[in-house]
Amino acid sequence: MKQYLDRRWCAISVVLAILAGLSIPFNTWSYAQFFSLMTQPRVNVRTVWLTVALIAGVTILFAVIDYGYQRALNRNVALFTQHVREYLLTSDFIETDQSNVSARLSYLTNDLDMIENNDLRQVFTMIRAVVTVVFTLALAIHNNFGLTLIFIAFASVTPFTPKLLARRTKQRAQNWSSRVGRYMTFMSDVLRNAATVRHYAALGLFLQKGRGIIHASVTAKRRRDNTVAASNLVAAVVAYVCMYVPIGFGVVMVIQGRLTVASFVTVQYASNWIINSFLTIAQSRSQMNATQPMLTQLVQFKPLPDTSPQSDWPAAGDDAFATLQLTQVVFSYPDDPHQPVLRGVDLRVKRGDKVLLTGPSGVGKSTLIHILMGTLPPTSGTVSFRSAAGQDVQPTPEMFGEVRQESNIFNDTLRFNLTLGRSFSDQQITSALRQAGLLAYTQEHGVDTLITENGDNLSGGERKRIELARAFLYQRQFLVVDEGTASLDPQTADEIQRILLASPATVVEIDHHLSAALRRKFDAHYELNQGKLTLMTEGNE
Ligand SMILES: Nc1ncnc2c1ncn2[C@@H]1O[C@H](COP(=O)(O)OP(=O)(O)OP(=O)(O)O)[C@@H](O)[C@H]1O
Repeated sequence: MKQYLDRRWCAISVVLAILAGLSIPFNTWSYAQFFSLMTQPRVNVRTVWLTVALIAGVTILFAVIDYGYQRALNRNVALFTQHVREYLLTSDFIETDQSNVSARLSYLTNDLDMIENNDLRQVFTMIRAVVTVVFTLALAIHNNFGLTLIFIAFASVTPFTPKLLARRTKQRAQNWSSRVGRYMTFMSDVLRNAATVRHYAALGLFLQKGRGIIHASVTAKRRRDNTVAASNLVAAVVAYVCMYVPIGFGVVMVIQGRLTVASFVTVQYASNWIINSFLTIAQSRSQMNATQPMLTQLVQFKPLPDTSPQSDWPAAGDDAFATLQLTQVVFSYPDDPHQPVLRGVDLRVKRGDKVLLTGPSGVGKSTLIHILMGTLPPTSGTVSFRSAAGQDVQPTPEMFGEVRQESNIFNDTLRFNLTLGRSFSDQQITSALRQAGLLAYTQEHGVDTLITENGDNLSGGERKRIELARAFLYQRQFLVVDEGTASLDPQTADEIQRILLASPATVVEIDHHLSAALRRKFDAHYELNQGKLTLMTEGNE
């Protein structure tokens, strides 16, 4: 967590938490001063007002410190939030499947919020409470050690009294809730079937039945309320006993001359604060413990490489791959290790090839695509990309462009959707738009037209064309198309397919809906079945 914190603001918050923690000991000491003045035989009025002014002044100063402490804490939380969110944006937190998106969004709101409030803030709350305990306790002990012990012993009983009758209260509440549930079921029956009850002249019978149910729920509520009242009574009796018994000890000590009134007031006042601060520390600790799983999750998100906005991207150059070779690739998912999805797949794809992959649903086509992109490692066998010079080329995400059934469109301008914020010349953009068949659209709307969320103001075909134009602009060497045109009407799907086939990129495509004419335009068509690839046709027209 340290890496998300701002050291300077943390240090400022710690200092201010320590200073703010001194306000209660000072407050306690002030009360003692007033009682001390009252019980002194001869005090002049000027001294009283001077003391009042001094104490009021310091109290205001503490209020200002408290304000500063809150502001510093808010600043700390804001910086932490900024840093964590920036980090998550560039970590594998963003690499999740569609089904997990709402869970991730909920992590960004609820879980991070818990970390901010129940962990980060609590650290400083604890520092402040510890300072309060140490100084208030020292002050109380300095006044009278024995009486301090008596007060603290009694005061510590009070917070636990609600627990005495908690079990009984809970049982009564559960009983009431189950009786209410029974009454609701009964009433819902009556309301839904009122006509039937009337047709069969059964209202009187229902009243008989309902009387018992209503009585049971009303009685259960009465009993619950009585138990709450009894619990409050016990708590009040314990609280009064715990308050007055130590006061009794104090009064006796004052009468016997073993203690001044001022010391008595100090000890009494201080002990309440000590117990309160102990409770604050315990509460903060339990809140911090509850946040532990969210913090553990935060630590598990690993940074993604290459997140610098200035970094270049590998365009198809000399180091571009010339061949992709899969040799005897076997793959099983970890939760089903004895049922390999791929059982020895061999595949060779040359740069610029257009390869079509078909096969029954669930046979492993998408899995194979993940393996060749390097996002899933094969269980055995090899996947190698080689350059024209025969050198190994390490596949990186920047080598690939993906086109799936759902389009990846951003809520920004058309220009941003193509460039993703990187600078390209107008000429490069126009060329990519032309290649993807988007020139007419751009001439009508302009390159800075706003695309709404999920590309809702575009047709399915336009969304696909934008994805393709993006891939062309970035000169992706390898396009992976997984049912990319499945949701389009046949004519639009056909147009998109022709753009893909005409592109210089290597294309590996999964599609079931292609016409025989289009299928023949691919360099190779493989069928995946029972974990093996079979070459169906080779060589395009
Ligand atoms: N993450 C996963 N964990 C475990 N099993 C998986 C996982 N993803 C897919 N599978 C299983 O692996 C098999 C192949 O799935 P895959 O998605 O690769 O098939 P597909 O041929 O692309 O299917 P479709 O044509 O229906 O999209 C299926 O039986 C599927 O249930």
